[in-house]
Amino acid sequence: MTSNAQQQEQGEPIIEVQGLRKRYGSFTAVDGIDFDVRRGEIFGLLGPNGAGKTTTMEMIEGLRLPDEGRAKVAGYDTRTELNKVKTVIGVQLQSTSLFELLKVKEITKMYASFYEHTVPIGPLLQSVTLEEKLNDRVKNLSGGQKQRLAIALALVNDPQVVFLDEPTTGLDPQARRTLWDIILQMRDRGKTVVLSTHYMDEAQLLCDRICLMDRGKVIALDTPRNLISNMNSESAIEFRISEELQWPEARQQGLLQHLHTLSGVRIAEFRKDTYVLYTDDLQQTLTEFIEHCKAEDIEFMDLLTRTATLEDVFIHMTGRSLREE
Ligand SMILES: Nc1ncnc2c1ncn2[C@@H]1O[C@H](COP(=O)(O)OP(=O)(O)OP(=O)(O)O)[C@@H](O)[C@H]1O
Repeated sequence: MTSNAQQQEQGEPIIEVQGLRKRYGSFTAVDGIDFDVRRGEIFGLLGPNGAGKTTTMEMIEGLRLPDEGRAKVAGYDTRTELNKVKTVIGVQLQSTSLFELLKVKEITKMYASFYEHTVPIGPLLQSVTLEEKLNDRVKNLSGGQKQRLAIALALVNDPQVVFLDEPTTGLDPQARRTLWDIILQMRDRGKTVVLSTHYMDEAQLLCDRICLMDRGKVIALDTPRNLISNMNSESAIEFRISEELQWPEARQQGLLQHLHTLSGVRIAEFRKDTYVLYTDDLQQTLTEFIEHCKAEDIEFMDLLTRTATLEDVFIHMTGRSLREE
């Protein structure tokens, strides 16, 4: 094949977003964002519900008109060259909007008929492991199979960039893993994937770079590894205090203040009923913590240590969890 995608270098920007803004009445859903997506990467938009991920994707796809700013895909402006944009992108539909009565083969052929250039249907359905479902009606497919069909339909025109909006929401763990494999294979075949999700494990596992969004703004953009290491505290320690409820607030505050002074500790917080410490020196912090508890006769429980996650990065930056509304 000699498509544009292959002639151009991997790693160069294939999507350029500049100053994109979208308002609904007096509410600003996307608040002047800038970023580039590189050719051949899996690029994640990660943020809680309402962060503006879908609005951002739809402005790039040309489905929603921005109030300000612009987006270009493969050099084509989504406002002025939408027809060209449509030839280079594939958009995963919500699986609920598929035609339920059609057979898998029929719906795929129908979508293919919308385009001049398409890929052969057999290998396409095989790539999303639906080759045995060719003659099944859409309504008889499982949730995961419908999502995979929606992905196949997004790939029917052999696009350079594929947009997946929360592709694994509502799927069971096995179906999510199958879909993750398919998404990784898409990148192996040279596609650029733009993916929105509010699952940090999904973003961490799949994405080459992640754009962390909150309340319509980009709050960080980097590789998952750099996002975490930029916190300067790659390990987290969590514990609870058994007689916590009987503690006067001053004692709780005193402990929190002391935790801040332990070697290596960057952040010390009290969340709900759990103390959370982030440290860049796990061993030293733990040793000093246990010594302190012994000296002060503090009985801790449920102590655990873990590697910091993107969820921790988000909480650190916003004070809120990714899962909160
Ligand atoms: N057509 C609309 N009219 C008014 N408000 C809207 C409209 N579409 C989206 N919004 C609001 O804009 C904000 C961003 O929505 P958007 O769907 O882009 O967020 P999201 O990050 O994709 O969240 P989700 O994961 O819930 O889909 C939300 O507060 C939403 O209620």
